[in-house]
Amino acid sequence: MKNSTPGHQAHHHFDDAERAAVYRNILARRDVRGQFLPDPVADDVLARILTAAHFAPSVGFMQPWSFVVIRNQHVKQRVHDAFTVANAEAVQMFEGKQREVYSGLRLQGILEAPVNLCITCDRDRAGPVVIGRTHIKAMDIYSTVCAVQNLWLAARAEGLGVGWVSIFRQSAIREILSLPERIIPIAYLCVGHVSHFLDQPELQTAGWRQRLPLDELVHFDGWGGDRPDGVVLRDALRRAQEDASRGIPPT
Ligand SMILES: Cc1cc2c(cc1C)N(C[C@H](O)[C@H](O)[C@H](O)COP(=O)(O)O)c1[nH]c(=O)[nH]c(=O)c1N2
Repeated sequence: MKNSTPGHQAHHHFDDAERAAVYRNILARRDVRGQFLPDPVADDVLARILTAAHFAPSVGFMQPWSFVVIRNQHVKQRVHDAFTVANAEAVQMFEGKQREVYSGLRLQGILEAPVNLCITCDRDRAGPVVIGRTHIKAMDIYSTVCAVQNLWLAARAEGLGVGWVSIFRQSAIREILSLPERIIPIAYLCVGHVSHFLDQPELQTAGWRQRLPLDELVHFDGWGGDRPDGVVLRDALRRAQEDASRGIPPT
């Protein structure tokens, strides 16, 4: 039992500084649209964040992801054109004041980010029957999103900004990147060094939407359920969210 030797167990412990770094990473991650610098992303850094993505959990260890690395400005321009078409449609879907705010939002950094990444999902990667996916087929998609989040967090630790752009027709991305039928484009990401990271989500600062109170999103023993001792957890959640909102990792 190689994995249970005492030496190996010692690696299971995160000391206080490591634990704090994990939470700081989570709190400091941002969706970046407008702060990209033209500095190239070194291949060893790119390799590290892609490796972080590849070590994500996946249903039945399916590892359904692939990564299209886009550095060609012509390809980026075609993706940007697809965004422009979809964004013109999107703005019409909002009414009144929201439409006005939407029009002023910057929602992508496709051309400015030196690297664009498309993270895809191969729905047939492990054959028709996959452990854990026998009844809920979308589990491969969820697994791919786990890879996206791993990459996003690793990138933040490397000082790289990541912006997820999803205002496209999926068919446009599929065509531009020559994706085969069974390959689904899950995430289109703009990646690059940044001038700075913002403290809060841009949609929050723009007044579009505020972070919801976590204590109101927790239910006990079933939807809408509560319990007398539930107040203890709810109080702790309120305190933790207050600290997190100020960027303070838990102690
Ligand atoms: C699946 C998905 C899809 C998108 C996003 C995120 C996710 C998870 N986000 C980013 C989103 O607006 C952002 O995460 C929230 O506003 C919260 O901000 P932070 O990520 O905490 O900075 C995003 N942002 C943007 O400017 N254009 C977009 O098309 C999208 N699409």
